[in-house]
Amino acid sequence: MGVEVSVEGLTKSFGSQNIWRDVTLTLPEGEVSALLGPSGTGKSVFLKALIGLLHPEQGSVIVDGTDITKCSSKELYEIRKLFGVLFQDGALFGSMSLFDNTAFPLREHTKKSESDIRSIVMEKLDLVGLSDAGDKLPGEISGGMRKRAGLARALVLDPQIILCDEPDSGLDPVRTAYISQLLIDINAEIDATILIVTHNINIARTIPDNIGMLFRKELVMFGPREVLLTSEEPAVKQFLSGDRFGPIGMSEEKDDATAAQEKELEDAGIGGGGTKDDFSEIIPQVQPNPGMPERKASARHRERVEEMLHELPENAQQAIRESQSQEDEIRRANAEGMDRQNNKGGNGNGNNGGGNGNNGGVNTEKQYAGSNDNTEQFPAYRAGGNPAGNS
Ligand SMILES: Nc1ncnc2c1ncn2[C@@H]1O[C@H](COP(=O)(O)OP(=O)(O)OP(=O)(O)O)[C@@H](O)[C@H]1O
Repeated sequence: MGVEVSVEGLTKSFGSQNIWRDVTLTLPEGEVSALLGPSGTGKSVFLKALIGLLHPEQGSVIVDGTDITKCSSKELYEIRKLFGVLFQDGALFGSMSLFDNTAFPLREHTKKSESDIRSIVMEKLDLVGLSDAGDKLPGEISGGMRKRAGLARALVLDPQIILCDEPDSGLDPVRTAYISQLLIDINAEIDATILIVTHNINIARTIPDNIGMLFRKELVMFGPREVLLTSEEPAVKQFLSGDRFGPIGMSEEKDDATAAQEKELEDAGIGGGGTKDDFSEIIPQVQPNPGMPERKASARHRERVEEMLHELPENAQQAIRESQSQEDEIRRANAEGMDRQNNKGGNGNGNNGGGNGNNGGVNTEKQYAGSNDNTEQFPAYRAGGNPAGNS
């Protein structure tokens, strides 16, 4: 099972530049969380602080009972084995092939034989659709492929905590849908605690159990995704809709003159762009591919949310109820679809190849419109690490 990560009163500065202060949140064990925030608000810095690559001045980060801000380097080395990290740029070694990059953590941290390493590496490369690219150097492939190779490497040690810094950057919408589905499938399979740093609103709307947002050096909120998506907080609403008008500016603080000018434009009926989507209309959370186990964290998350429900704003409560019933409907429809497929003599391998980017299977009425592009598929994550279709 995944490990809870508990952050309390964390503050980080570089010299006189404070990045964020007093950040407190808990990544619940096995749940998927997302961290949003305008560029430069310190999301990547936060992620690095979680694995002890950067050292906060104040506060604690408790992982598996150890405060990694204060532990010895030997303890930190052990704790890091629990993590799989996908860095923003993939952080691959430029002189090593994708195969060797992916094999690196296994050679560094385990005593596995080369033949075991080979089968694990090939399985993970296959998982991210790169089984034919193992010989390539990072400089010879696209940014999106580097990203996927970074994810393969992050998964080789079967981590209990997976941190992904912008898993979608450099990926087209179809591959973003596949990689999102892959993260949900991995979560269903190994119950790892996952934190995704992203600007991608579709990911934020459909993947995590919890969302937080950093803004003006603080954690504006962190909690069940419906709370942020229905928030009336101006910075949150502006961020979700991508509107130029609002508290978020090109630089972190919008100056008064710019704000006044925008107000005049708004009063004159001129808008600041953005999607104008209604984010309070909740899209059901992506479910594991049919044939995958249920996410154990779903039940735990639901139990936790139930306990705090009465403390949440009315519209968030309503959104939570709605999304719970939609998700139940999807699960039921998926189970019925699998039954029908099995009765027809289908192989039940959980990969229907529909590539719909949402629940990976049966279409339900209120499903988020994904893609039907079938040109490339990441195989569904499978128990025992055996990619679907190869079993
Ligand atoms: N090692 C470092 N030394 C000094 N300053 C740093 C260091 N790492 C990050 N920063 C600064 O911290 C701030 C936050 O950077 P960070 O990359 O965490 O932002 P972010 O929210 O992830 O941005 P983006 O969404 O654009 O990726 C930036 O001003 C950056 O210059």
